[in-house]
Formats: sequence, structure tokens, C-alpha cells
Amino acid sequence: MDKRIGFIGAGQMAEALARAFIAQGVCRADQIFATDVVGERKEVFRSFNTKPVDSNAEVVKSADVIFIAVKPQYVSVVLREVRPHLEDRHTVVSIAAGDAAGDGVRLVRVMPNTPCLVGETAAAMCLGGKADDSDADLVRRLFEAVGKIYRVDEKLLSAVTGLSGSGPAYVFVMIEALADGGVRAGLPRDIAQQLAAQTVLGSAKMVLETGKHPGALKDMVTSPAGTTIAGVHELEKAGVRAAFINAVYSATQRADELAKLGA
Ligand SMILES: NC(=O)C1=CN([C@@H]2O[C@H](COP(=O)(O)OP(=O)(O)OC[C@H]3O[C@@H](n4cnc5c(N)ncnc54)[C@H](OP(=O)(O)O)[C@@H]3O)[C@@H](O)[C@H]2O)C=CC1
Ligand SMILES: O=C(O)[C@@H]1CCC=N1
Repeated sequence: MDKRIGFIGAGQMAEALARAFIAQGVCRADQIFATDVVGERKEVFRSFNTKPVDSNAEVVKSADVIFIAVKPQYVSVVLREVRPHLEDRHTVVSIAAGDAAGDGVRLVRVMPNTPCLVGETAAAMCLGGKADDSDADLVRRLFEAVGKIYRVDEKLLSAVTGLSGSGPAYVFVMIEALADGGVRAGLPRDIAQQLAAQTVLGSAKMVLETGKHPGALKDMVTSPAGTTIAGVHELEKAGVRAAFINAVYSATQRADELAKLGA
């Protein structure tokens, strides 16, 4: 792709996306420009050969696609600051877990997640401001290079944040805990962690590739009076389903709160 990509805010998610775009051949490192109020973050970006610049305005001048990757409460400040420098050639992508009033700006809101680093992001987007289908196509091409992207109504973006934006953290907690269980049962830590992660990967692939209901796939594993139902019974006693539902719902509510802070 011949687009130059800019990041305002060079934190964790910006770094994950920048590294992913380079790894997947979306652009070269020297086509990525980034700035941050924290000097160390610019040095991190310099370390993988992207171009740190000194101001948000300079990012806008240097790039065609501008990612706003600051915390939600700073998005409106950043947009106000860069708006005078924006031209019609610019597509602005806000990845913040919060609203961005994009009047007069080609603004696309995207909620990505960190597995973009391995080409497996689960992202969703909606159009704001004066963004049109050409902006949607551009953003779709960027994100399809690093995983999957779905279009949703703007009012659902907080729910996306609660599920897939924050979701990698829930899965990492789960993998760590499964590995702990293996260690508790006598497995060496490294093997336990590999087995736990590969089990999550394989199970996710089965859901996506067979299209079967996860309950039906669970039933395939669960022999009568066997080991699995003993384990599943423990999960149900601990309220694991409610815990996951509550985690997604609580994170969604927090995304709504953060959206109000940024407005
Ligand atoms: N981390 C994740 O997995 C995901 C994050 N997001 C969203 O991405 C955004 C960034 O998150 P994350 O990368 O985790 O956060 P980070 O805190 O790691 O990165 C944000 C960076 O932007 C800097 N910053 C703040 N204000 C400005 C400014 N005016 N100009 C330039 N830089 C600025 C911050 O500095 P300082 O710390 O001093 O404020 C910080 O270094 C958030 O809105 C979040 O909702 C979305 C999906 C997933
Ligand atoms: O924790 C957060 O607020 C951000 C948004 C989604 C993932 N990380």
C-alpha cells in the first residue's frame, strides 16, 4: 500500500499496530511516523526504524492515515489540535475506547486488539464525521492485513471494546490459570503453558472453521462420567459463565464512561 501512516500517541496499541503493519507488508518502517508526549515512547518507535516526529501537526503533515492512539479522555483535545492541519487526503482513525466528534473530518472509529501482532486481530469499525466508503475500504484493507475487521453501528463499539478490545487480557488470564492447573497437577511450567495456549488456539480454530455451536463442540469432548464433565462441573460451580459475561459487560460500561470523559 502506498499510504504513509501516522500515530498520535505511540503507546502499547500504536506499537502493536505499527509492528503488525510492517510485518504484514502493509508499509515499510520508514513510511510510519509517530509522536508521543512521552519521549521514551518515541525512542521505542525509533528502535524499529519508524520515524518519530516532534509534534502532532508534523504527524499530520507527514502521513495520509492518521491514527489517534491516545487515551479516550485526550481524543477531543488531539482532534482540536490537528483539525487545522487536516486536508481532504487524510483519513483519521480513532482507536480510542471512547467517542470522537469528527465533524468535518474523514474519521473512522476502529476498536482493534493486540493480536494484530500475530496477524489475528479482531477489530470492528464504524464511520464518523465525513468519512465515506473510500475511507471504509482503506481501513478495511489495513486491518484485513493484520486480522479480521467487521463493520458495526457506532452504538455497539463499546460492546466491541468490552468483548474483543479487552478480550485478549481475559484469554491471557485464562491461559495462565490453565497452565497453573497443569503445574498443580505436576506438569513442568513450560509444557503446561504450551499445552494451555495450543488448546485455546485449536479450540478457537474449531469454532471458526466448523461453524458449530461451542456447546456442541464441548459435548464432543465430554464423555459420560469422564474427566471433562468433572472439570466442567467445577467451572460451573465457580460461576465461570457469569464471570465472563460480567467481565464483558463491565468493560463495556467502562468504555461508555470513558466516552463521556472524552466528549
Ligand atoms: N492497549 C490495547 O490493547 C488497546 C487500546 N485501545 C485504545 O488505544 C488507545 C491507547 O491505548 P494504549 O496504547 O493502551 O495506551 P498508552 O497509554 O500505552 O498510549 C497512549 C500514549 O499517548 C500519549 N499521549 C497522551 N496525550 C497525548 C497527546 N496529546 N499527544 C501525543 N501523545 C499523547 C500517552 O502519554 P501519557 O501516558 O503521558 O498520557 C501515552 O504514551 C486508548 O484510547 C485505548 O482505549 C484500543 C484497543 C486495544
Ligand atoms: O483497557 C483499555 O482501556 C483498552 C481498551 C481496550 C483494550 N485496552
